[in-house]
Amino acid sequence: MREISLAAGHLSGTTPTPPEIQHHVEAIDRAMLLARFSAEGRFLGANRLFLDRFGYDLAEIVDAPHELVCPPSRPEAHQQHIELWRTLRAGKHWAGLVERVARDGRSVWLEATYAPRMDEHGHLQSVLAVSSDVSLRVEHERVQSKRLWQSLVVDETDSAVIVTDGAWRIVYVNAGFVRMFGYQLEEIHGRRPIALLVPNVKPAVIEEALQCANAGRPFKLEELTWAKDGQRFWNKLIINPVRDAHGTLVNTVSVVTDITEAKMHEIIHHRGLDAMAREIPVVDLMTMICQEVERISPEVVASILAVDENNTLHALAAPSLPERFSVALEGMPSGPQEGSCGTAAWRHEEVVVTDIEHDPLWTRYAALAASFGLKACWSTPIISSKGQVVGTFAFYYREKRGPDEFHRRLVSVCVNLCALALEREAAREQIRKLAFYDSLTGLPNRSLLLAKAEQAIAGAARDRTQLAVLFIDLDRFKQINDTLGHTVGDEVLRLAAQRLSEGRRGSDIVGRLAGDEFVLVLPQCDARRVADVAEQILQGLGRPHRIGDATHVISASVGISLYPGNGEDIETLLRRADIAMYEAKAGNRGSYSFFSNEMNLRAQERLALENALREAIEQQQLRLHYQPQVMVEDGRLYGVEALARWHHPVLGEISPARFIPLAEESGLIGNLGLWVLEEACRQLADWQSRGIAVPSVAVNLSPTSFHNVELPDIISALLARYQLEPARLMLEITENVLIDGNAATLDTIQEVHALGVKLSMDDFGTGYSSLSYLRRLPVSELKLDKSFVHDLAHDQTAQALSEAVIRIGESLNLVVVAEGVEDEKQLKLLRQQGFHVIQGFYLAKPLPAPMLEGWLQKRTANV
Ligand SMILES: Nc1nc2c(ncn2[C@@H]2O[C@@H]3COP(=O)(O)O[C@H]4[C@@H](O)[C@H](n5cnc6c(=O)[nH]c(N)nc65)O[C@@H]4COP(=O)(O)O[C@H]3[C@H]2O)c(=O)[nH]1
Repeated sequence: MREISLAAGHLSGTTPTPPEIQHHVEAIDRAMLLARFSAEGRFLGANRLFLDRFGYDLAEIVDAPHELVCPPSRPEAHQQHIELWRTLRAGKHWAGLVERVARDGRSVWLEATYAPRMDEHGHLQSVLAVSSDVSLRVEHERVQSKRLWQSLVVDETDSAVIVTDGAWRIVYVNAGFVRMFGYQLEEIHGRRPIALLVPNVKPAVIEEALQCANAGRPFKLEELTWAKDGQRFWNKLIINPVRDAHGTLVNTVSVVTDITEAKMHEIIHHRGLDAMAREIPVVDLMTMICQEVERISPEVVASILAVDENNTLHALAAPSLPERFSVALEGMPSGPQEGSCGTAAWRHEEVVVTDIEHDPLWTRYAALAASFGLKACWSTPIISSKGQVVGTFAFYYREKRGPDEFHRRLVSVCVNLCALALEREAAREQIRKLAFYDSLTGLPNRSLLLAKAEQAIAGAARDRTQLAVLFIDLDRFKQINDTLGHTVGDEVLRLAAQRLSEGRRGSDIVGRLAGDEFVLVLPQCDARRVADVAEQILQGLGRPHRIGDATHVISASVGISLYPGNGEDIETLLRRADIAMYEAKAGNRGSYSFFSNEMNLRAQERLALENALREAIEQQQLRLHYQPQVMVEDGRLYGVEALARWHHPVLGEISPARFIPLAEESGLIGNLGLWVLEEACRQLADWQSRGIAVPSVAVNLSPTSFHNVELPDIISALLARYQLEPARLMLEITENVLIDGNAATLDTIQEVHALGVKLSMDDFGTGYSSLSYLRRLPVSELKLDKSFVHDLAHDQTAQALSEAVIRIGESLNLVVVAEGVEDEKQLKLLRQQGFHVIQGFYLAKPLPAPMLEGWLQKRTANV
């Protein structure tokens, strides 16, 4: 037979085979799979064992390609096949594990050795393959490794796996189960898992699980489960039934996953966030969190405290703590030994006190806690996203103990929510404050002040009581701000706010209206009492206070109006208190005034006049009159002074002594000054063009005009436009330009002077008349005030003063002009004293330009 002869044929040659070798060959033939291939890789024959294993007859296999038994389309097998034949053609043996395929598609694993037979030219003649079938071993190894993977998966997973028999009794648990619940298999073998792990489960749930299992459906359950040591977890159980071919339940495989965190989030966060979205008050939200925590963990008493910016603790929520306990701890400071909460806030970390009675942190509060049966307290700081402690979250216990893992997880979920809620509340509070409180002083702003005052007035109307409104304006605050800077200004305002708030009754309202204006509303207050309060306020503000290196004394003017006498609504009362304040300021600064009807009238007139003046300036209804100034020596015209005139269509002529201060107070003076400058320049240019010899024009500029840093540019443009020499313009200034304290004023004056414009010191002798002022200002002229000239003839002191002024002028090389000269006598005295220039009714009143021209003509003709 061809297959039998295979081995013998292969091994037989020309020499006969010795019997012992024949014996070996036969043994190999019985034990091994043998096959022979042509050089082209086609079967030449195979032994019985080979044919049996692969399910072929010899006739089927002979001449078939080697690929007949190779696995189809497997890249690695294909590669191995190519390697095999390349090795054999090279005359080398090939040995290794190969997968082959039987006729029925089964895999046959062979440990094979392919031996090449070469001809005398070294070409491959045939190949003998000797193999042993190792399919069983390979399969075994495969199963083994699969088991290994499976057990790794089952044991290393975080989930617990429980396998029961058909009667729901535990037969297997994985390592995850042991880790999660702490039971070893031996302890619980045969127990029912749900009863073991979920002791409080409702019978209906068990019933449903049974029904599902019998129907072959998985059953899902989310429950609080108990571990061996009493720890709780929220777990998700998925029970998968395993049934036999008849549908009988043979096993259940349950996978248990810890969802504690997710569940806590679900219960607490969802409810908390929902509550926040509904904008429920923070106290209600915190109470809800405490109640939810206590529902989940009935053995704890939860408490949430807020920590304010002064590190003081305030009760927010503690629904199960006795109220007297919370009240007693209200306002507790954070500190190194302030119970669990105060210390946690202080340390920025949790504080566990397992025995309140003996713990030194609780020394001050232990007796109090004991009286309410509280034995232990664990407090966790609630830390904002900016790292500040904004609250504490505490668990009190009625036994000596600390938190367990479940408590920790519960708190870690809660503190995040609390931090979010408290931060949100703080942000809302901040917004509320910004909207209703003055950020500098912390006092109610105008809106809140008015709202509160309206309420107070409604109360006064109901109770038929009086109410007082005090309008307080700090004196010279602008000056403080300008000279000492805004930091000092702010400090003064804060200080004023503090002093105004001192000693106020609970129902009194203190607010900041704007700038340096404060308002006090005093319910149940009559004229006598309000006068006392006004005195107190002025005294309180007047107490010296150090700011930086200097001591400051604040003075204020106070106006008072009374409800219902002076008005029945807050707007009227405020307006009238403002009028009264204005009167106080106009009189003696640092005093108070009650509103009166005359004041009201005056204020209304003033307002009407102010509006009319605004209109007059806008519509250029003002006029300039010019008063000549003449050289004493030879009577030549020295210059003219431009003086503003206002003729009101109804009120008639209004004196500059009235409208100039009004323009100053109402902020109109800037525009008025610019108009006067322009008009004076225009007029001078006009005279110049008509050959009328007016050497110079003097213009009065109030100190406020020098606050305008563009003044030098404006003047320079005017001089250019009207083609005037700068020296023909004289600006009359007063010493107040230096007293007003604006830092930029002096620079502006210097710049104007640098243009070549001249400066005159007006009203000299009436103010400080300080020589140091004179030195600081680049003036070329002094004007002796007319009050001295007026008294010159009959008052020695006036004479001495005018003498002094002329001497000062001489020593500083300044022209000295005497104003208000009304008669010959005065002129004579002034001439004797050496005055250079005189101005006054004696020569001419201030005149409109055409009349001045007439006066000049007449004078020239007379001369
Ligand atoms: N009793 C008396 N008075 C005489 C005599 N000679 C002149 N006067 C008056 O004395 C004032 C001189 O002006 P002033 O001291 O600068 O005092 C001025 C000046 O401070 C201010 N003023 C006038 N026009 C302007 C202006 O355009 N701008 C500014 N800022 N202030 C002005 O108003 C003040 C009053 O101006 P007026 O009423 O025009 O009063 C003028 C003038 O009419 C006299 O012999 N006897």
